[in-house]
Amino acid sequence: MHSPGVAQRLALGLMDTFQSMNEFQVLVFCGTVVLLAAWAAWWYTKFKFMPIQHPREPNEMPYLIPSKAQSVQREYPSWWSVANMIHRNSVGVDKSPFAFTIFGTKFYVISDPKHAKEVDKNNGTLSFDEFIFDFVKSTGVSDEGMQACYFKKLPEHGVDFPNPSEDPIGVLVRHMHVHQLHPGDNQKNVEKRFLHSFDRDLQIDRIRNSTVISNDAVEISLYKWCGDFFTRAGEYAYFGDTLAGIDDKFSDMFYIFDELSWQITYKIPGIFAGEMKAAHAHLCQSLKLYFQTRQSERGEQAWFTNAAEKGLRSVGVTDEDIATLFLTIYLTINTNTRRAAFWMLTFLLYNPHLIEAVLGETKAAFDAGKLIDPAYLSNHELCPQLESIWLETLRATSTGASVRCVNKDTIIGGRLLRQGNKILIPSRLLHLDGDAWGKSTREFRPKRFLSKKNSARGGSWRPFGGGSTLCTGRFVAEHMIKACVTMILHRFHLQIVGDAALPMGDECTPGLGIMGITQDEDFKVRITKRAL
Ligand code: HEM
Repeated sequence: MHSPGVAQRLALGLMDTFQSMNEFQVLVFCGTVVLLAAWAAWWYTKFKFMPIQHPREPNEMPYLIPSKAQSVQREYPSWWSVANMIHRNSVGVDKSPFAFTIFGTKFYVISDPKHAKEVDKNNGTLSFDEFIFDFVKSTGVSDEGMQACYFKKLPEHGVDFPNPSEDPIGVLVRHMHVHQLHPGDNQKNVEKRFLHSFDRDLQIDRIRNSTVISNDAVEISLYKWCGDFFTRAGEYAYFGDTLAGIDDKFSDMFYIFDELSWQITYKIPGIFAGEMKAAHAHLCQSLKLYFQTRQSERGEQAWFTNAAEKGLRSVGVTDEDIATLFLTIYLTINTNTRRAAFWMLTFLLYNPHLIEAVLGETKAAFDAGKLIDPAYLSNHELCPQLESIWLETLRATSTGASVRCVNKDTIIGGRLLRQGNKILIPSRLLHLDGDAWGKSTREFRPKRFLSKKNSARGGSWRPFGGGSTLCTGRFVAEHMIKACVTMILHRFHLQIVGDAALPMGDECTPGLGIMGITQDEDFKVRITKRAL
């Protein structure tokens, strides 16, 4: 006689267990077995069988729970986490579009720059408007305001701005902003106003919320300082001094709001988003007072602010809704610049030899700490180090993404993307791709751009998005960030307080472009006036 095999022993064990169970326990046991079998059948069909049946569709990243009912929020996935989990910095991996489903919505992820270009060019079957509409609504614009902004056609000559397609005012405001930032006199005017504000605020005795060390030195958190002077510059450029006159805490409240504004995107219920909601309400109230101030009593403001307000009023949008809409615009102008300036200064502080290089090559643009030739800084031939530091800073710290809705079945990267799903192009996937950037893609190495100048122009560098939603403020951003960083270097000596390590970026909190830092990564700098 031979001893029983594994299967036999398992069966005997099971029979023993069954015999010792009461009726209820048997019921629970059988129920669990049926559920597990059903789950295994679902999982196998979805992730093994379906891909064989539909080979043209992108492979789906397996997930565990087969429910479409987990709609805590429906539209946006935690793609930050997903992108970081699967980021492809190894060389030569397959970059076909792939899919994942989160909270019942299927997203196709694009990680090949060639495929990103296909998406950018497609304005026929892919669209973005749904996302803007959804975001604006989440900020609290009333139903009447949404109707007036996005569903009411505006006659061609309804406002003092070309509108041949009779677009609603919400769409036209976007075009007006493009017009304001388009290279030329309008853009130069905005930049002049930014520079005026930097010139005013970048003085030792005007560094707000700092600890005074002596007449010539203060200490402050670098992250908060960049947030302060850059936000105030953006505010001055668009609203003049009037908004700060109405509410001198506006930029401070904006900082609180901006750090938490991802809660709007994620539709976090009000009871868990109290601080963000309170800051939002405060800012909207101050903006409302601004728009209730008569035009003649406001100081100089940007052309766009005036034109957009007039357009919105012409279709009956209320003061409350104008204020709420302008807070989103204020966010777009200010959220990324303050962070990019912080990162650029941080990388310079942790690589002091680069400070010397930048000071040397930008000397001719300054006279006794005053920026006399801003255009000089953007001349790549004259300032190659500055250019490479700028490009590498954005590569290393960008966590934005372009998003599109698939309105009709569409082929991208040879794969069939189905109508009703969404597309994501996370810049982080492209920026950490070893095929494009070589080794150590997580490290700050501006030399990449010195030795391979064209990298920035290839599709693998995408901090400003692309296609129809390409950032319209990208030139202003480049010029102004280079200007304030070099102005700081020419005016001050910066020293890290203590032995703080290079801060880690916050890759998990969703953002609109450049990553922030978590609170415990913040560090202080001592700022001392340079002898001129
Ligand atoms: C380093 C600074 C900046 C970064 C990294 C940045 C990044 C971005 C990104 C990723 C988008 C979305 C692109 C997409 O969906 O494909 C965007 C859109 C936009 N940005 Fe920027 N941005 C910056 C600075 C600015 C500035 C200074 C302004 C204005 C003065 C501005 C105005 C806009 C506008 C108006 C849009 C919306 C474009 C549209 O859909 O009509 N940005 N930006």
